[in-house]
Amino acid sequence: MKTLTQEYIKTLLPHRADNSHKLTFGHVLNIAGSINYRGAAYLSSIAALRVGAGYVTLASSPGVCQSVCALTPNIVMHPLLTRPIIYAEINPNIVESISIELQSIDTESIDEKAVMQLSVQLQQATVITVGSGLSIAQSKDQFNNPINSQHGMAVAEGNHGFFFALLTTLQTCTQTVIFDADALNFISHLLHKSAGLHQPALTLPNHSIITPHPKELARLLNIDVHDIQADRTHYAIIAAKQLHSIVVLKGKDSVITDGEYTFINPTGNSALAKAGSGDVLTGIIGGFCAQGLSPLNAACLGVYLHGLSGDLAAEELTQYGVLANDLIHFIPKAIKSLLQQ
Ligand SMILES: NC(=O)C1=CN([C@@H]2O[C@H](COP(=O)(O)OP(=O)(O)OC[C@H]3O[C@@H](n4cnc5c(N)ncnc54)[C@H](O)[C@@H]3O)[C@@H](O)[C@H]2O)[C@@H](O)CC1
Ligand SMILES: Nc1ncnc2c1ncn2[C@@H]1O[C@H](COP(=O)(O)OP(=O)(O)O)[C@@H](O)[C@H]1O
Repeated sequence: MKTLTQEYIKTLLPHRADNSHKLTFGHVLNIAGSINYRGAAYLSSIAALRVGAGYVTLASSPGVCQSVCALTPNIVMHPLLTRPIIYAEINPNIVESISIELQSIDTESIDEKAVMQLSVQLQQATVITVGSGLSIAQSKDQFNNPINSQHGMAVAEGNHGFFFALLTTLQTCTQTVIFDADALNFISHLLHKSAGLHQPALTLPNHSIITPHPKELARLLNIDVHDIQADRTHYAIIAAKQLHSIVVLKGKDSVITDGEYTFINPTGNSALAKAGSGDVLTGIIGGFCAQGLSPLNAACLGVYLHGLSGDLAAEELTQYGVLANDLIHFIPKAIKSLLQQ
């Protein structure tokens, strides 16, 4: 187990070729955001560009794409097909016979068929990031008590159906896939459901990175969050071995491990304990993968630089006043300070 140092981290910064064009620096396909978490889609997408990725496509519901587009012209939008929720309403004015009227609400839930809309993007992308703010239409803890179940899976609610179809498609993909936030909660649900039902064990794509906070890791391993916090390195290594992926266990002194090599990050401070800073981290790691770094190196450089951005932001704005959005502006300053060392 090693603590990351500035000298080591500096060697990981990807080279910027003079004779280059946007795709030299990779294409991030970011599948993120939902009706309540539009900011997560913005933060994760823009952070990837800020660390040097050449091209970022945001795939999300049309409403999320529209909101993000209003905030920045720098991200390419790929609006996905949504599925209205159809419900029946009984008309109480007609008493002789029951009159049922079908109504529909657009919750901006992504249709599972949207995975087909993504097939070209999934092939073209250098790296795929999934899950920042890609919410489900019910609380996470209801995942363990689905209202309906079929073949052991929750019947598609919110983005469930889309997540499942996407995960199935991603199984064969050769690029690095970074799973964050609600993608992790969905994976936890599948892991624990399939264990009880003697279904084939869930596998993640070959080159995966997962970025859980302690509660998300607790859900993945099906243990208490206090156990995780009592031995963070141990549980990060267990998860890396079980899921055959790079694990970034977030929080103070983030742990980065592939199950064999383990690193502890010394940068960052309480300014990062602010909604949305994890979404920024996912974008940063995605942006470095896009530029050709191995998943482990991208995770180490990304976590260190994210913390350093928070340290520089706090020097100017105090640990109280930093917003996740401010981190985006401090990323170039953090890169500059690495280059000057
Ligand atoms: N502006 C936006 O659109 C934002 C969207 N977000 C999205 O919101 C969704 C829900 O994410 P949440 O993380 O809020 O929900 P979760 O329910 O996954 O996590 C919150 C729970 O985790 C625990 N927890 C988190 N960090 C911890 C730590 N370091 N140590 C111990 N316990 C810890 C908290 O106590 C809390 O009980 C995600 O999809 C996320 O991407 C958030 O990132 C906030 C900002
Ligand atoms: N006190 C702290 N010291 C250092 N880093 C922190 C601290 N609090 C939070 N962080 C970092 O901020 C990020 C928070 O991510 P996360 O918990 O997913 O939040 P959100 O979902 O709101 O974006 C992680 O990278 C975590 O390591």
